Amino acid sequence: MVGFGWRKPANVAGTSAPAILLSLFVATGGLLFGYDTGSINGILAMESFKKDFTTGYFDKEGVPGMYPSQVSLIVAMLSAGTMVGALISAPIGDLWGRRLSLIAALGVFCVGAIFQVCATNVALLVIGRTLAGIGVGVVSVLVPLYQSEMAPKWVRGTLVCAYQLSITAGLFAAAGVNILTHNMKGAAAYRIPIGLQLTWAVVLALGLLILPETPRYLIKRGYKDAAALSLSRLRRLDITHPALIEELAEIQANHEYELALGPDTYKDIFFGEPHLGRRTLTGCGLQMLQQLTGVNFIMYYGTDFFQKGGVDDPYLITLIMQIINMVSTLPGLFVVESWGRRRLLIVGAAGMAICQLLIASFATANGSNSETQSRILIIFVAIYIFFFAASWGPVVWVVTSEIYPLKVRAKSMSVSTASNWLLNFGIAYGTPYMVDTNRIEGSRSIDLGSRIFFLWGAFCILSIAFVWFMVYETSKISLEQIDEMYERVDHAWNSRRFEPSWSFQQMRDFGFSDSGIPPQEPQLELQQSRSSESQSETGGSSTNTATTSSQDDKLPIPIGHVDFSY
Ligand SMILES: OC[C@H]1O[C@](O)(CO)[C@@H](O)[C@@H]1O
Repeated sequence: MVGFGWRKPANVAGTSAPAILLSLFVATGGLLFGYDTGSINGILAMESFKKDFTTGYFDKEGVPGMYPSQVSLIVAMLSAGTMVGALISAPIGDLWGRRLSLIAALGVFCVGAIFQVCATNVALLVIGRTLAGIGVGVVSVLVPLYQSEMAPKWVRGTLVCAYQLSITAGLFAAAGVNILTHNMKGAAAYRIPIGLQLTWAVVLALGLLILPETPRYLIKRGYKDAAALSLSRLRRLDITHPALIEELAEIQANHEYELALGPDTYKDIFFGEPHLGRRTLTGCGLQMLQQLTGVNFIMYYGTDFFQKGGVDDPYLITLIMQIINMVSTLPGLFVVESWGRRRLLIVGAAGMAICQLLIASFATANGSNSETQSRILIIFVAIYIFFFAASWGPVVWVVTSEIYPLKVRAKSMSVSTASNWLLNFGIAYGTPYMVDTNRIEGSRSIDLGSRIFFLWGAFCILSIAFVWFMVYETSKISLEQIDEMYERVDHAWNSRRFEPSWSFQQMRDFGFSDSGIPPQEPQLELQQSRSSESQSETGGSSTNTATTSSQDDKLPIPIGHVDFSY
C-alpha cells in the first residue's frame, strides 16, 4: 500500500531540524528563477518602459517603440546568461564550494539587477539581463545541489521539491506584480518590478554568509575537520559522536571508492565509471523532457493561447493557471518520499499525455470556438498543469540532484541543468513559429494552433518509457547508497527493490583493498521491496537484512545497526 507524508527512521542519530530549515531557506533561490523568467513580458508592455526605450522604430499603427530585434535581444540574453551560468556553476562550485559560489552568483545577479534599474539605453539593459541570467543559471544548479548534499535522506526529495515550489511562487509573483504595476503612472514605474528582484537576492546572500558549507563538498576537498564541524552543526552532535564519525567515514570511503573506479573529468561524466554515462544521460534526458512537456508554452504564451481559444478573460485564466501550478506542487512535495520518484514521474506523464491529447483532438475536431469548447480547453489545461506541477516540475530537480556520485556531481548537474535551459530557450523562441502565422511577420511559420498539444503529448508518452527504462528509484536511501545501487542493480525497473546491503565503511573493514576495489563482485539478492510497509514500519533501511548470495557466510549482517547515513 502506498503511504503519504514522511517517516523519520526511529534510530537515526542526532536531529534533522537545522538541515531541514536551512535547506528550506536555500530553496527560496527558486524565487529568482521564477520571477526573472516571468516578469519580462509585463515590463516590456509598460507605458513608462516604452517611453524610455523608444529607439526610432514605429509599428504598423505608427506607435513608436523598440525594434523587434532589440526586444528579442533583451528577452534572449537572460536565457543565454542562464546557460552560461549553469555551465560555469560546476568549476566554481567545485573550486570555491557550493556556498561561496552561490553567494558570488547572487552578487552577480544583484549587479545585473542594478544595471537594469539604472539602464538608460538598450545596451545597458541587455548587459544587466545577461548578468542576472548568469546569476540565475548558477543558482539553478547549486541550490538543488546544496540542498541534496545537506538534507537528511528521509526528507531529501521533499526539500528539493520546495525549490520548484519557489520557482512557481516566483512565476506567480511576477504575474501578480505585472498586473499591479501595468497601469502605474510615473516616468520610472517600470523600474519597480525590475528593482523588486534585488530584495530576495540580498536576503538570500546574507543568509548564506552564516550557513555552513556542505560536509560532502568539504570531504571532496579533503577538509575533514571542517566537514566534521559542518556535520556537527547540522546534526547538533558533538564532533566526537560515533554516529557523526561513522557518517563522515562513509561519505569519505564512498568518495575514495568512486575515485578509484575512474577519474572525474568532463569526459568521464559521459564515458566514465561507475555508469556515469547512463547517469548523465538520465539527468539530461529528464531535464529536456521536463521542458518538452510544453509547460512553458502555457507559462509564456498562455494568455495568447487562451485568447485564440475564445476564452473571455485570458489574463485572469493565465493567472489562475499560475496559481494551480504553484498550489499543485504541494501534493508532489507530500508524496515524493512515500510514492517514490519513478511512480510520481510515470503517473504525472500519463496524466499530462491524456489531457494534451484530448486538448489537441478536440481542437482538430472543432474548428470554431464556442463557450463550451473554451471551458473544456480551460479544464484540460488546468488538469495538465496540475499533473506537471505535482510530478515533473519538482521531481526532475530531485532526481538530478541525487543520481550523480560526489566526484562529478557538480559537473553532471551543471550539464543537465544547462540542457533544461537550452530547451527552455528553444521552446520560448520556437513555439511562436509553430502556432501563429501572424505573430512573426515575414517568417515561414506553421500554424498548428492547439494541435501543438499533439507534440507535447507525444513527448509525455516518450517520457513514460524514458522513466521506466532509465530512472532509478532514489527515495529513502542516502546519496552514497544510491551509488551502490547503480553498481549493483542492472535495470532501472528493478531499482525499487534494491536494499542497501552494507555501508561502504563496512565493505572496507571487511577486506576491500586500499584502493577501494572489491576483491570480487558480490551479487545482491533483490528480495525485499524498499517501499514495503514492513520496511517503513521499522524505519527505512535502518536494519540491514539483505545479504549476498555468494558470501552469506562471510559478510557481517548488522543486526539492530543504527543508520548513521542520513
Ligand atoms: O512551473 C513551471 C516552471 O518550472 C520549470 O519547468 C522549472 O522546473 C520552468 O522552466 C517553468 O517555468
